[in-house]
Amino acid sequence: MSIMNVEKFSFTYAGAPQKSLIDINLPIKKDKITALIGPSGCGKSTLLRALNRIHDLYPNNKYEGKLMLKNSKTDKMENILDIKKENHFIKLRQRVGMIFQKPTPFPMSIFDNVAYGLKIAGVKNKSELSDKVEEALKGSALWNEVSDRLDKNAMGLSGGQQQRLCIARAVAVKPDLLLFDEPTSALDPISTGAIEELIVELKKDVTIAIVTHNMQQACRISDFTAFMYLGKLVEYNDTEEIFINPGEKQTEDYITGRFG
Ligand SMILES: Nc1ncnc2c1ncn2[C@@H]1O[C@H](COP(=O)(O)OP(=O)(O)OP(=O)(O)O)[C@@H](O)[C@H]1O
Repeated sequence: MSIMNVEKFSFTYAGAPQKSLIDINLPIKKDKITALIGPSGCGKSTLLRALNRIHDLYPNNKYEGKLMLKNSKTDKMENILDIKKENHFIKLRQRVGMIFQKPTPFPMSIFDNVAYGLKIAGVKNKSELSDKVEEALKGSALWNEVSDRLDKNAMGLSGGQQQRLCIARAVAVKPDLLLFDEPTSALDPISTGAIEELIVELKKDVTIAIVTHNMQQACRISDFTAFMYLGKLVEYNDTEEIFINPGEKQTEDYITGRFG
C-alpha cells in the first residue's frame, strides 16, 4: 500500500532552461524504506525535496503532474501540489519530515531542539512536552547519551549525535513519511552504522525515503530501490531484484560500477 504516489511528475527549477525531473512515476510504500539511487545530478535530491515541497522556500519553480499523499485521518490520497497556504505548508512538513546531509540542530538546548516542532504543533502542557521529548529521544537511540544534559546546547554534541537529535526532532511530531537526504555522508563509519540501524528501527512507525550515494547502504537498509538517470526514473523494484537481477542495462552498469 502506498503512502505517496508520484504521478507523471516533472520539475523545473526557477529560471532553468530544462526540466530536472521528467515524467516520474513512483510509489512510496507504507512502513517500508525506499532508496533513491543514481549518478550525481540525476535528480535524486530534487525529487526527495519535492515530496514535502521544501523547494517552495524559493519562488517560481515549476511543478507538473501530481504528488499524491495519503491523508492518515481520512485515508484519501490528496495532491500536495494543491497546497497554497502557509499554515498548510507547515502541516505538510510535520507530516513529511526531512533530515539533511549535514546535521542541522538549532543553537539551543537539546530539550528545546526536540520540543521545537511539538510547540509549533500546539503541545503546551509542560509534562506532556517532556514526555514526548523523552519518547522521541528514546526512539532515536539518543536518550541514554543525553538524559543528564537536556539543558545543554545541542551544538556540543558529536556529528552522529546531532544527526540523531535531528531525527528525534522530526519523529517527535509523529510524521507519516520521513525523507533522508544522504543522512550519513558527513559521518564516520560507526555513526553511520548507528544511523542505519536507527532508520531500520524507525520503519515500524514511519515510512522512509532515502537518497544515498552509497549502494551498500541502499542494499543494507532499503526494501525498494528506484534508479534514476538524467532526470528520469529508469527502474523501480524490490531492492533485492534491483541489485541481483536488474531489468535495465543502465541500472546494471551503475550498480556494477561500470557507469561511463
Ligand atoms: N537550485 C537549482 N537551480 C537550478 N538547477 C538545479 C538546482 N539544483 C539542482 N539543479 C540541477 O538539477 C539537476 C538534478 O540535481 P540534483 O541535486 O537533484 O541531483 P542529485 O542526483 O541529487 O545529485 P547529487 O548526487 O550530486 O546530489 C542537476 O542537473 C542540477 O544541476
